Amino acid sequence: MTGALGCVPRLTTTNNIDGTTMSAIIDVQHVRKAFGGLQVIDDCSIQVAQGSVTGLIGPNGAGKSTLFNIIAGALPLDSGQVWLDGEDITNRPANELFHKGLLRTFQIAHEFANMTALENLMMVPPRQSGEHLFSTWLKPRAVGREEAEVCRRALEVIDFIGLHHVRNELAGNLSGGQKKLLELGRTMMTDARIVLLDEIAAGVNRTLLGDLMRNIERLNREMGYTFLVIEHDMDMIARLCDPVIVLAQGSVMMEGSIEEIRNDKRVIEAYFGADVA
Ligand SMILES: Nc1ncnc2c1ncn2[C@@H]1O[C@H](COP(=O)(O)OP(=O)(O)OP(=O)(O)O)[C@@H](O)[C@H]1O
Repeated sequence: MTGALGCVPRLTTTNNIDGTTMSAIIDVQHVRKAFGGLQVIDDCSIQVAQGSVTGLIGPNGAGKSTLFNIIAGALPLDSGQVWLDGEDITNRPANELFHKGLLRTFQIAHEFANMTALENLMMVPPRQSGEHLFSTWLKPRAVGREEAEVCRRALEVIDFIGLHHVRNELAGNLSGGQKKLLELGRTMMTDARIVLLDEIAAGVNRTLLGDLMRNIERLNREMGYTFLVIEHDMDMIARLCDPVIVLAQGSVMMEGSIEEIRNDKRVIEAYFGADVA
């Protein structure tokens, strides 16, 4: 039975390199999306294994960001299905997916420029009772406790991402790389299960990029985050991602380890040969 019925959970597994199977936290099935006459996503199916850092690469215009937008609920698809941990999330809105632990970061970090780095983190947790007027009146102590907890967590996160020294700076004054770290930190203020990272390395200097990669590895290993990563920086893909999915003209061209990808003739022609970023 399929998700056409809307409420039937789907059990999907994906093969590990060692031959064992692992459940897919994201399962994209036969997705199609056109803009006008341009078929941007064309019968595309991918699976992201729970606990993996999966790379999504491909030439400019291959459809990577469009696919991200569809998975994250920012763009409706024309046909096909998207599953999150066995639940049909096709065309569900981004805010609903956020509450289910599916988060997306953007190519351009979306900080609140006039708030400090710490306040930016404290803004994130959903459903704080202090945001509701009645809660503030009726349960002021509970609201105070909750705010203190959010502040404690934000301080832990800011330490984790190495921005303690700029915690009271306005976020708008942070460097591009620091803003990316802050964006990553914001995912830690929620109970994220899967994070979609969209070109997080773009414009980040090598030192901060090292920090970013270390943080992604720690979030993956220590906190069980799954990542799906769009990236043009091949060093970052090589260090972090296994497996790597290659998208070309809206469909999956191949999937494998970075070594397999680098040695595949079709990939070299379509990607490295044509449009290396
Ligand atoms: N809202 C839109 N309206 C019309 N065309 C669009 C829209 N969004 C994307 N496209 C087109 O879809 C194609 C795929 O774009 P997309 O941004 O998904 O590619 P990408 O693989 O992420 O590229 P890049 O690596 O350059 O960021 C492009 O030809 C783009 O012009």
